[in-house]
Amino acid sequence: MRVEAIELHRVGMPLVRPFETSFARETEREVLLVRVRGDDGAGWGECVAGNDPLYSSEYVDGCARVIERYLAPSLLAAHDVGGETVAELLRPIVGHRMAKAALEAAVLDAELREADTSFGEYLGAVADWVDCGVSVGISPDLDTLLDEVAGYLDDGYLRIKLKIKPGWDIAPIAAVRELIGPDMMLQVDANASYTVADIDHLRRLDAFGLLLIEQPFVEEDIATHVLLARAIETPLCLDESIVNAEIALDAIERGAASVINIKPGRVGGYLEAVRLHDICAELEVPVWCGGMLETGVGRAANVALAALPGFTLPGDTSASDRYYAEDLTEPFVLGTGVHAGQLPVPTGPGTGVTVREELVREWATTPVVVLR
Ligand SMILES: O=C(O)CCC(=O)N[C@@H](C(=O)O)c1ccccc1
Repeated sequence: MRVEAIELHRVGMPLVRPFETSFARETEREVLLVRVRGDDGAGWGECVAGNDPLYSSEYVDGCARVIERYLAPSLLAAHDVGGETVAELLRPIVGHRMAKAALEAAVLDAELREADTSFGEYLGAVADWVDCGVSVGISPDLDTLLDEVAGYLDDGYLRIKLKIKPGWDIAPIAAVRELIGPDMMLQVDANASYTVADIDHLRRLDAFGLLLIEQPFVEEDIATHVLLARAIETPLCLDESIVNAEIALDAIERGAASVINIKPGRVGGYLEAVRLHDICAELEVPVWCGGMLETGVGRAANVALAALPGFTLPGDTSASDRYYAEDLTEPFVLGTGVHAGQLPVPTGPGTGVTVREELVREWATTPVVVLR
Protein backbone atom coordinates (compact mmCIF):
# COMPACT_ATOMS: atom_id res chain seq x y z
CA MET A 1 0.00 0.00 0.00
CA ARG A 2 0.99 3.62 -0.40
CA VAL A 3 1.33 5.12 3.08
CA GLU A 4 -0.43 8.50 3.02
CA ALA A 5 -0.21 9.50 6.69
CA ILE A 6 1.15 8.22 9.99
CA GLU A 7 -0.53 9.41 13.20
CA LEU A 8 1.14 9.34 16.62
CA HIS A 9 -1.34 9.18 19.52
CA ARG A 10 -0.21 9.47 23.16
CA VAL A 11 -2.71 8.12 25.69
CA GLY A 12 -2.53 8.25 29.49
CA MET A 13 -3.62 4.90 30.95
CA PRO A 14 -3.77 4.70 34.76
CA LEU A 15 -3.00 1.22 36.14
CA VAL A 16 -5.55 -0.44 38.43
CA ARG A 17 -2.72 -0.95 40.95
CA PRO A 18 0.94 0.08 41.06
CA PHE A 19 3.21 -2.29 39.15
CA GLU A 20 6.69 -2.58 40.67
CA THR A 21 9.62 -4.33 39.06
CA SER A 22 13.28 -4.37 40.04
CA PHE A 23 13.77 -1.25 37.94
CA ALA A 24 10.62 0.89 38.39
CA ARG A 25 7.27 1.40 40.13
CA GLU A 26 4.61 2.42 37.61
CA THR A 27 1.13 3.80 38.35
CA GLU A 28 0.29 5.06 34.87
CA ARG A 29 1.47 4.05 31.40
CA GLU A 30 1.78 6.67 28.69
CA VAL A 31 0.93 4.63 25.62
CA LEU A 32 2.15 5.54 22.14
CA LEU A 33 -0.23 4.28 19.47
CA VAL A 34 0.63 4.51 15.80
CA ARG A 35 -2.07 4.70 13.11
CA VAL A 36 -1.01 4.18 9.53
CA ARG A 37 -3.36 5.44 6.80
CA GLY A 38 -2.82 4.13 3.30
CA ASP A 39 -4.53 4.13 -0.06
CA ASP A 40 -6.25 0.88 0.86
CA GLY A 41 -7.09 1.23 4.52
CA ALA A 42 -5.78 2.07 7.98
CA GLY A 43 -4.29 0.10 10.83
CA TRP A 44 -3.16 0.56 14.44
CA GLY A 45 0.02 -0.53 16.21
CA GLU A 46 1.04 -0.17 19.85
CA CYS A 47 4.55 0.84 20.87
CA VAL A 48 5.52 -1.11 23.99
CA ALA A 49 8.27 1.24 25.20
CA GLY A 50 7.92 2.36 28.81
CA ASN A 51 7.71 5.92 30.06
CA ASP A 52 11.44 5.83 30.86
CA PRO A 53 14.43 3.87 29.42
CA LEU A 54 14.65 1.44 32.35
CA TYR A 55 13.68 -1.91 30.80
CA SER A 56 15.65 -1.19 27.62
CA SER A 57 17.11 1.90 25.99
CA GLU A 58 13.81 2.78 24.35
CA TYR A 59 11.20 5.03 25.94
CA VAL A 60 8.00 6.70 24.73
CA ASP A 61 9.36 10.16 23.93
CA GLY A 62 12.38 8.64 22.19
CA CYS A 63 10.20 6.34 20.11
CA ALA A 64 7.90 9.19 19.07
CA ARG A 65 10.94 11.23 18.06
CA VAL A 66 12.67 8.51 16.06
CA ILE A 67 9.38 7.70 14.27
CA GLU A 68 8.81 11.36 13.48
CA ARG A 69 12.33 12.12 12.32
CA TYR A 70 13.52 8.86 10.70
CA LEU A 71 11.10 5.95 10.50
CA ALA A 72 7.90 7.58 9.24
CA PRO A 73 9.70 9.52 6.47
CA SER A 74 11.12 6.20 5.20
CA LEU A 75 7.65 4.67 4.92
CA LEU A 76 6.04 7.83 3.53
CA ALA A 77 8.70 8.04 0.81
CA ALA A 78 8.21 4.43 -0.30
CA HIS A 79 5.88 3.81 -3.23
CA ASP A 80 4.63 0.50 -1.90
CA VAL A 81 4.75 -0.68 1.73
CA GLY A 82 3.66 -4.11 2.94
CA GLY A 83 3.91 -5.71 6.37
CA GLU A 84 6.69 -7.87 4.97
CA THR A 85 8.73 -4.96 3.65
CA VAL A 86 8.62 -2.58 6.64
CA ALA A 87 11.64 -4.13 8.41
CA GLU A 88 13.76 -3.85 5.22
CA LEU A 89 12.68 -0.25 4.60
CA LEU A 90 13.59 0.68 8.19
CA ARG A 91 16.82 -1.36 8.40
CA PRO A 92 19.17 1.60 7.70
CA ILE A 93 18.10 3.05 11.06
CA VAL A 94 19.97 1.10 13.73
CA GLY A 95 18.05 -0.25 16.73
CA HIS A 96 14.78 1.36 17.88
CA ARG A 97 13.07 -2.02 17.66
CA MET A 98 9.96 -1.10 19.66
CA ALA A 99 9.36 1.95 17.49
CA LYS A 100 9.85 -0.14 14.32
CA ALA A 101 7.60 -2.92 15.68
CA ALA A 102 4.73 -0.48 16.24
CA LEU A 103 4.92 0.71 12.63
CA GLU A 104 5.15 -2.82 11.24
CA ALA A 105 2.15 -3.88 13.34
CA ALA A 106 0.09 -0.94 12.09
CA VAL A 107 0.91 -1.72 8.45
CA LEU A 108 0.13 -5.40 9.01
CA ASP A 109 -3.18 -4.47 10.68
CA ALA A 110 -4.17 -2.27 7.71
CA GLU A 111 -3.11 -4.89 5.16
CA LEU A 112 -4.86 -7.78 6.92
CA ARG A 113 -8.08 -5.82 7.46
CA GLU A 114 -8.11 -5.07 3.74
CA ALA A 115 -7.48 -8.77 3.01
CA ASP A 116 -10.16 -9.84 5.52
CA THR A 117 -7.52 -11.99 7.23
CA SER A 118 -6.93 -12.22 10.99
CA PHE A 119 -3.50 -11.86 12.63
CA GLY A 120 -3.90 -15.42 13.88
CA GLU A 121 -4.50 -16.83 10.41
CA TYR A 122 -1.62 -14.80 9.00
CA LEU A 123 0.91 -15.64 11.74
CA GLY A 124 0.02 -19.36 11.84
CA ALA A 125 -2.17 -19.74 14.92
CA VAL A 126 -3.19 -23.34 15.63
CA ALA A 127 -5.49 -22.68 18.59
CA ASP A 128 -8.66 -20.69 19.23
CA TRP A 129 -7.82 -20.07 22.92
CA VAL A 130 -4.50 -19.46 24.65
CA ASP A 131 -3.45 -20.31 28.22
CA CYS A 132 -2.83 -17.20 30.30
CA GLY A 133 -0.41 -16.45 33.06
CA VAL A 134 -0.24 -13.32 35.16
CA SER A 135 2.68 -11.15 36.23
CA VAL A 136 2.75 -10.04 39.88
CA GLY A 137 4.80 -7.02 40.83
CA ILE A 138 6.97 -6.48 43.88
CA SER A 139 4.68 -5.78 46.84
CA PRO A 140 5.13 -3.58 49.92
CA ASP A 141 4.69 -6.69 52.12
CA LEU A 142 3.83 -10.40 51.99
CA ASP A 143 0.17 -9.94 53.00
CA THR A 144 -0.42 -7.54 50.10
CA LEU A 145 1.35 -9.94 47.75
CA LEU A 146 -0.72 -12.94 48.88
CA ASP A 147 -3.99 -10.98 48.60
CA GLU A 148 -3.12 -10.04 45.02
CA VAL A 149 -2.11 -13.58 44.09
CA ALA A 150 -5.28 -15.01 45.70
CA GLY A 151 -7.32 -12.70 43.47
CA TYR A 152 -5.54 -14.02 40.36
CA LEU A 153 -6.18 -17.60 41.48
CA ASP A 154 -9.89 -16.72 41.71
CA ASP A 155 -9.69 -15.23 38.21
CA GLY A 156 -8.44 -18.61 36.97
CA TYR A 157 -4.91 -17.73 35.80
CA LEU A 158 -2.92 -20.85 34.95
CA ARG A 159 0.52 -19.55 35.90
CA ILE A 160 1.89 -17.03 38.40
CA LYS A 161 5.01 -14.96 37.61
CA LEU A 162 6.60 -13.09 40.50
CA LYS A 163 8.90 -10.13 40.07
CA ILE A 164 11.95 -10.60 42.28
CA LYS A 165 15.12 -8.65 43.14
CA PRO A 166 17.86 -8.97 45.76
CA GLY A 167 16.11 -8.75 49.15
CA TRP A 168 12.71 -9.70 47.73
CA ASP A 169 12.97 -13.26 46.49
CA ILE A 170 13.11 -16.30 48.84
CA ALA A 171 10.38 -15.10 51.24
CA PRO A 172 7.79 -14.06 48.62
CA ILE A 173 8.46 -17.17 46.52
CA ALA A 174 8.07 -19.45 49.57
CA ALA A 175 4.87 -17.68 50.66
CA VAL A 176 3.29 -17.86 47.19
CA ARG A 177 4.34 -21.49 46.70
CA GLU A 178 2.63 -22.22 50.06
CA LEU A 179 -0.52 -20.40 48.93
CA ILE A 180 -0.87 -21.92 45.45
CA GLY A 181 0.24 -25.44 46.32
CA PRO A 182 3.01 -27.58 44.83
CA ASP A 183 1.49 -28.16 41.41
CA MET A 184 0.49 -24.72 40.09
CA MET A 185 2.95 -23.24 37.59
CA LEU A 186 5.13 -20.59 39.26
CA GLN A 187 8.02 -18.65 37.72
CA VAL A 188 10.09 -15.61 38.66
CA ASP A 189 11.47 -12.63 36.76
CA ALA A 190 14.48 -10.73 38.06
CA ASN A 191 14.70 -8.13 35.27
CA ALA A 192 18.48 -8.27 35.30
CA SER A 193 18.80 -7.27 38.97
CA TYR A 194 21.37 -9.91 40.13
CA THR A 195 25.09 -10.32 39.50
CA VAL A 196 27.55 -13.21 39.30
CA ALA A 197 28.10 -12.79 43.08
CA ASP A 198 24.47 -13.96 43.58
CA ILE A 199 24.86 -17.37 41.89
CA ASP A 200 25.06 -19.31 45.17
CA HIS A 201 22.05 -17.41 46.51
CA LEU A 202 20.03 -18.08 43.34
CA ARG A 203 20.70 -21.82 43.68
CA ARG A 204 18.29 -21.68 46.66
CA LEU A 205 15.44 -21.14 44.19
CA ASP A 206 15.68 -24.81 43.23
CA ALA A 207 13.72 -25.56 46.39
CA PHE A 208 10.46 -24.13 45.00
CA GLY A 209 9.75 -26.19 41.88
CA LEU A 210 9.82 -23.13 39.63
CA LEU A 211 8.96 -23.40 35.93
CA LEU A 212 11.86 -21.04 35.15
CA ILE A 213 13.94 -18.11 36.33
CA GLU A 214 13.74 -15.20 33.90
CA GLN A 215 16.65 -12.84 33.10
CA PRO A 216 18.60 -12.84 36.36
CA PHE A 217 21.52 -10.85 34.87
CA VAL A 218 21.95 -7.86 32.56
CA GLU A 219 20.97 -8.04 28.88
CA GLU A 220 24.51 -8.26 27.46
CA ASP A 221 25.85 -10.78 29.96
CA ILE A 222 25.22 -14.15 28.29
CA ALA A 223 28.29 -15.68 29.97
CA THR A 224 26.99 -15.33 33.53
CA HIS A 225 23.66 -16.84 32.50
CA VAL A 226 25.66 -19.84 31.24
CA LEU A 227 27.42 -20.10 34.62
CA LEU A 228 24.11 -20.02 36.50
CA ALA A 229 22.48 -22.52 34.14
CA ARG A 230 25.27 -24.96 35.00
CA ALA A 231 24.85 -24.36 38.75
CA ILE A 232 21.06 -24.65 39.10
CA GLU A 233 18.34 -27.17 38.24
CA THR A 234 15.63 -24.62 37.47
CA PRO A 235 15.47 -23.75 33.74
CA LEU A 236 16.72 -20.32 32.74
CA CYS A 237 14.64 -18.07 30.49
CA LEU A 238 15.87 -14.92 28.73
CA ASP A 239 13.87 -11.79 27.96
CA GLU A 240 15.86 -8.54 27.73
CA SER A 241 18.86 -10.34 26.17
CA ILE A 242 16.89 -11.68 23.21
CA VAL A 243 16.71 -8.78 20.78
CA ASN A 244 16.48 -10.96 17.66
CA ALA A 245 16.43 -14.57 16.46
CA GLU A 246 20.20 -14.80 15.95
CA ILE A 247 20.95 -13.73 19.53
CA ALA A 248 18.46 -16.36 20.74
CA LEU A 249 20.23 -19.06 18.71
CA ASP A 250 23.58 -18.04 20.19
CA ALA A 251 22.24 -17.91 23.77
CA ILE A 252 20.56 -21.31 23.45
CA GLU A 253 23.60 -22.96 21.83
CA ARG A 254 25.85 -21.56 24.60
CA GLY A 255 23.49 -22.95 27.27
CA ALA A 256 22.40 -19.57 28.62
CA ALA A 257 18.69 -20.32 28.25
CA SER A 258 16.42 -23.31 27.78
CA VAL A 259 13.20 -21.23 27.54
CA ILE A 260 12.65 -17.99 25.61
CA ASN A 261 10.20 -15.14 26.36
CA ILE A 262 9.07 -13.74 23.01
CA LYS A 263 8.03 -10.08 22.91
CA PRO A 264 7.36 -8.71 19.43
CA GLY A 265 8.28 -5.15 20.43
CA ARG A 266 11.63 -6.20 21.90
CA VAL A 267 12.67 -8.06 18.73
CA GLY A 268 11.47 -5.45 16.23
CA GLY A 269 8.10 -6.83 15.23
CA TYR A 270 5.69 -9.74 14.88
CA LEU A 271 7.47 -11.13 11.83
CA GLU A 272 10.80 -11.37 13.69
CA ALA A 273 8.84 -12.84 16.61
CA VAL A 274 7.58 -15.61 14.28
CA ARG A 275 11.15 -16.20 13.01
CA LEU A 276 12.28 -16.48 16.63
CA HIS A 277 9.40 -18.89 17.36
CA ASP A 278 10.34 -21.04 14.36
CA ILE A 279 14.02 -21.25 15.40
CA CYS A 280 13.07 -22.20 18.97
CA ALA A 281 10.61 -24.80 17.67
CA GLU A 282 13.41 -26.33 15.54
CA LEU A 283 15.58 -26.55 18.66
CA GLU A 284 12.63 -27.82 20.76
CA VAL A 285 13.01 -24.83 23.07
CA PRO A 286 9.65 -23.85 24.59
CA VAL A 287 8.60 -20.23 24.22
CA TRP A 288 5.92 -18.06 25.79
CA CYS A 289 4.54 -14.63 24.93
CA GLY A 290 5.84 -11.85 27.19
CA GLY A 291 3.88 -8.72 27.94
CA MET A 292 4.60 -5.01 28.21
CA LEU A 293 1.34 -3.91 29.82
CA GLU A 294 -0.22 -3.59 26.38
CA THR A 295 -3.68 -2.16 25.86
CA GLY A 296 -6.10 -4.24 23.81
CA VAL A 297 -4.35 -3.02 20.64
CA GLY A 298 -1.08 -4.85 21.37
CA ARG A 299 -2.79 -7.48 23.49
CA ALA A 300 -4.91 -8.66 20.53
CA ALA A 301 -1.82 -9.22 18.37
CA ASN A 302 0.01 -10.92 21.26
CA VAL A 303 -2.85 -13.35 21.85
CA ALA A 304 -2.77 -14.26 18.14
CA LEU A 305 1.00 -14.83 18.34
CA ALA A 306 0.61 -16.90 21.52
CA ALA A 307 -1.60 -19.31 19.52
CA LEU A 308 1.36 -20.53 17.42
CA PRO A 309 2.37 -24.15 18.12
CA GLY A 310 5.68 -23.46 19.89
CA PHE A 311 4.04 -21.30 22.57
CA THR A 312 3.66 -24.22 24.95
CA LEU A 313 3.86 -22.21 28.19
CA PRO A 314 1.27 -19.71 29.45
CA GLY A 315 2.27 -16.18 28.52
CA ASP A 316 1.88 -12.78 30.16
CA THR A 317 -1.28 -12.42 28.08
CA SER A 318 -3.54 -11.45 30.93
CA ALA A 319 -7.07 -10.04 30.80
CA SER A 320 -7.44 -6.28 30.25
CA ASP A 321 -8.55 -5.76 33.87
CA ARG A 322 -5.16 -6.99 35.16
CA TYR A 323 -3.87 -3.49 34.32
CA TYR A 324 -6.71 -1.26 33.15
CA ALA A 325 -10.17 -0.42 34.51
CA GLU A 326 -11.17 0.41 30.93
CA ASP A 327 -9.32 -0.70 27.78
CA LEU A 328 -8.83 1.14 24.51
CA THR A 329 -10.55 -1.76 22.71
CA GLU A 330 -13.22 -4.22 23.68
CA PRO A 331 -11.82 -5.79 26.89
CA PHE A 332 -10.00 -9.12 26.95
CA VAL A 333 -11.84 -11.26 29.52
CA LEU A 334 -10.64 -14.66 30.75
CA GLY A 335 -12.79 -17.60 29.71
CA THR A 336 -14.69 -19.81 32.17
CA GLY A 337 -15.49 -23.51 32.34
CA VAL A 338 -13.38 -25.46 29.86
CA HIS A 339 -11.75 -22.15 28.90
CA ALA A 340 -10.92 -21.08 32.46
CA GLY A 341 -7.65 -19.15 32.49
CA GLN A 342 -7.66 -18.74 28.71
CA LEU A 343 -8.23 -15.86 26.29
CA PRO A 344 -9.93 -16.29 22.93
CA VAL A 345 -7.83 -15.59 19.83
CA PRO A 346 -9.50 -12.69 17.94
CA THR A 347 -11.00 -13.90 14.67
CA GLY A 348 -11.85 -10.59 12.98
CA PRO A 349 -9.73 -9.09 10.20
CA GLY A 350 -6.39 -7.59 11.25
CA THR A 351 -5.97 -7.61 15.02
CA GLY A 352 -9.71 -8.19 15.23
CA VAL A 353 -10.31 -5.44 17.77
CA THR A 354 -11.73 -1.95 17.33
CA VAL A 355 -9.87 1.00 18.81
CA ARG A 356 -12.24 3.20 20.82
CA GLU A 357 -11.11 6.42 19.15
CA GLU A 358 -13.25 8.56 21.43
CA LEU A 359 -11.19 7.26 24.38
CA VAL A 360 -7.93 7.83 22.51
CA ARG A 361 -9.02 11.44 22.09
CA GLU A 362 -10.40 11.84 25.62
CA TRP A 363 -7.29 10.37 27.33
CA ALA A 364 -4.78 12.00 24.97
CA THR A 365 -1.79 13.43 26.85
CA THR A 366 -0.60 15.47 23.84
CA PRO A 367 -2.19 16.57 20.57
CA VAL A 368 -2.05 13.91 17.85
CA VAL A 369 0.93 14.26 15.50
CA VAL A 370 0.09 13.61 11.84
CA LEU A 371 3.06 12.89 9.58
CA ARG A 372 2.60 13.05 5.81
O1 LIG B 1 1.50 -8.71 31.76
C1 LIG B 1 2.16 -7.80 31.24
O2 LIG B 1 1.85 -7.23 30.17
C2 LIG B 1 3.46 -7.39 31.90
C3 LIG B 1 4.32 -8.59 32.10
C4 LIG B 1 5.64 -8.18 32.71
O3 LIG B 1 5.93 -8.52 33.82
N1 LIG B 1 6.39 -7.37 31.95
C5 LIG B 1 7.67 -6.91 32.47
C6 LIG B 1 8.75 -7.81 31.99
O4 LIG B 1 9.89 -7.64 32.46
O5 LIG B 1 8.48 -8.72 31.22
C7 LIG B 1 7.84 -5.48 32.13
C8 LIG B 1 7.07 -4.60 32.81
C9 LIG B 1 7.14 -3.22 32.54
C10 LIG B 1 8.00 -2.75 31.56
C11 LIG B 1 8.78 -3.66 30.88
C12 LIG B 1 8.69 -5.04 31.16
